[in-house]
Amino acid sequence: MATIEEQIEELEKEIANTKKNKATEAHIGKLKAKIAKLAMEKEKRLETIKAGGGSKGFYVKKAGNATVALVGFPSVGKSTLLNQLTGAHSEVGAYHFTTLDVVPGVMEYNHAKIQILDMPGLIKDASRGKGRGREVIAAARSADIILLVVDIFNPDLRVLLKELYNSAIRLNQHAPDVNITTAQQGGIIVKPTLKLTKITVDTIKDMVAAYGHINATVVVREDIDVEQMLDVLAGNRVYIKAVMAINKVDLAKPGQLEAVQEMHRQYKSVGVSAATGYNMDALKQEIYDQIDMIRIYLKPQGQEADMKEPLIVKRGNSVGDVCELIHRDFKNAFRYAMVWGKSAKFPGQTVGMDHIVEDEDILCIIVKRS
Ligand SMILES: Nc1nc2c(ncn2[C@@H]2O[C@H](COP(=O)(O)OP(=O)(O)OP(=O)(O)O)[C@@H](O)[C@H]2O)c(=O)[nH]1
Repeated sequence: MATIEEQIEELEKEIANTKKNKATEAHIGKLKAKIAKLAMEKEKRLETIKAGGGSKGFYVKKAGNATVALVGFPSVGKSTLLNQLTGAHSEVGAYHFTTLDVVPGVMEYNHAKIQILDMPGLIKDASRGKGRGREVIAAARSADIILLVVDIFNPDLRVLLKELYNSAIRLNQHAPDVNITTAQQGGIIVKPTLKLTKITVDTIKDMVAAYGHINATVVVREDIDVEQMLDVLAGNRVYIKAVMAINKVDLAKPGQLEAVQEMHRQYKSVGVSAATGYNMDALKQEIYDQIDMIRIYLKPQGQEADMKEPLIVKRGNSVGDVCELIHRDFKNAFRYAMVWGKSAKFPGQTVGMDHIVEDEDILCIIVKRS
């Protein structure tokens, strides 16, 4: 019996040997669905091994702050850029990343604290676990924004983008609007709610079957293609916004920046010089705009809320996340909080650390006296 790796290799060979055209698209989709299934099994097995024997420790995401991952080839200027973006505020402990060569820093902008992670240069085949690639990718997968850092003299990103894609990271895309519900009987039923132009109902059926489903209803509400159907089946894709920094413009010739921007026109890009600090504010603004931030007004107990300087947090953050942003010890001393605003059932509702805050909430956190 062939190992999972061998089976995957066999299928990949078959795909490589299949001419790609309209007629073979369905067949390739089916093969890819089989690979996705095997990859899922492999991943499960790895996790069992890790959980069982002295796990290497996983990347722990720091709650509260929004996180930006700097991703780019070696020597494009990521470390220099991190220093520019975070300035004097970059002195944060590396202890959250004990298993990683990831350097974190904090960028402060518009009252927001945004964590920036400098990844070691992403290399070819990182998605297959080469080098420290797996860990870098794990960190990138948990980021809110990926900042693609490009050297203006070396703007070809195809290898890197392919690595990200193979690592189940989808940039500037949304999850396809497709729902799979499994059942005990009835076979595979595909129900498109609109005309499909890039994939047929039969291909979807074949792919769902190849992935191992026997009875399932698939509701398709979007004009998806084969790759998107695969994303739905695999289920492990993360959808992350991407922004691009085109670096070293201090050395560029006239027109060069525009040419690189045109080459990468699907991304919002800012030409910068990490060496001189040129255009850092524009880049910070672009990053800020891409993160869905909300304002929280803090009210010290027995006093008026500070309506001038809100705390800026990520949408979806909890009271606990807010505590952590204020001060590391706040969470330990937490007793309860009172909240006014959109997230409160009534003004001054008492809530715990799990309560999710909303834009323009007023929050009063009650801590134990020391
Ligand atoms: N002219 C110019 N040089 C730059 C700029 N940014 C970075 N450099 C230089 O490019 C080289 C690489 O910069 P780093 O910041 O170390 O690059 P990195 O991407 O962190 O590299 P790795 O750590 O290998 O991934 C250094 O010699 C920098 O001084 C820039 O905007 N303009």
